[in-house]
Amino acid sequence: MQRAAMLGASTSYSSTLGPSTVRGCRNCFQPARRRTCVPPRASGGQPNPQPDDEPPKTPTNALEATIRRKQRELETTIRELGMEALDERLQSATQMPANPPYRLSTLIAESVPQGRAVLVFEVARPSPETTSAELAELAKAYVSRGGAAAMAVRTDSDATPSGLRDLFSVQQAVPRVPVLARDWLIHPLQVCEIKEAGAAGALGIINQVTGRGTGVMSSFSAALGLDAPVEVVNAREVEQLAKQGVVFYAINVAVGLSVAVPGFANRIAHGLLGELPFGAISLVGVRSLEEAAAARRSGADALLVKAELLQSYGTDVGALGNALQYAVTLDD
Ligand SMILES: O=C(O)c1ccccc1NCC(=O)[C@H](O)[C@H](O)COP(=O)(O)O
Repeated sequence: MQRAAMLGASTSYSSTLGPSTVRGCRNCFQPARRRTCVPPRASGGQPNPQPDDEPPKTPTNALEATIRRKQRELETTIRELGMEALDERLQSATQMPANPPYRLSTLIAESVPQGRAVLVFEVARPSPETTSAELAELAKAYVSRGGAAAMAVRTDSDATPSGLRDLFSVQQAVPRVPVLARDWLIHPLQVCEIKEAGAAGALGIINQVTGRGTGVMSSFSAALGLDAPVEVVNAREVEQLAKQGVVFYAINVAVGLSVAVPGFANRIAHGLLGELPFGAISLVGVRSLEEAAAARRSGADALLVKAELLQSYGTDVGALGNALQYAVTLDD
């Protein structure tokens, strides 16, 4: 069966998987001739065009540097695996989709009619010495005392030396809670690995990074049974993705905002939430109680409570939970 047909994807999936994948586009692994991706955004959230036939330039910002690093890591993995084994792995993953008993999208569907937002806590290592087991204990406290309904665990090598083991430990510690991986997702193999580690979903498909490959990444994640919101930065992206059937959107208010005007990030999130198509669901990242309250007032269905907000409460998880509940409860 053709993979594109199997995935129901609008972009040919084989172009992402073809033999020249590793030598192709630096941004998305597609062969250069058939490149459809938008290069990583520069500061300000704008794509940063760079023809394929030019030698790599020094990355201009942190995001570009991260994406280049992820590409190098993936190149190594794919080279070791071989194209045939890669193809087989991707195919078998779609034949055995995950069926997590607890899903973020289900929680959202249940909570929205009751006027509640789903709180997704980012479980991050407070220090580089933190172990997977300690992270699992933190996750338990976030659920029992902090009011977390779902979790996101960073799996990028820059954030943890344990990678997917952190995700697995957290998932085992809170088995009735959807646990999502948070990473930079540029290739379907990463989605496979996340699924195999027991995740209920994945955060990190960023339309400014994957460009026209976004539809494939989104539909492939859905085919594997994972909730994987697509991060968007403007109304045009929403319009294009909606046409491709994307229904779950992520908004990171920290992206490309060099303007230090109070409330500016909140207004961006508010505007974008207003652009989402009817029936779509949303997850907005928040770094403060004020951002959480504003996102909720703007209609966010779920909030990614980021590590910086969680860690600002130290070990007082109960106080954090109360403050968050107060912030996201809408007055009639
Ligand atoms: O980071 C968010 O606010 C966010 C919100 C909702 C879904 C996904 C989100 N992040 C996923 C990403 O991959 C981020 O864009 C990326 O890690 C950059 O995050 P940051 O460095 O915190 O701006």
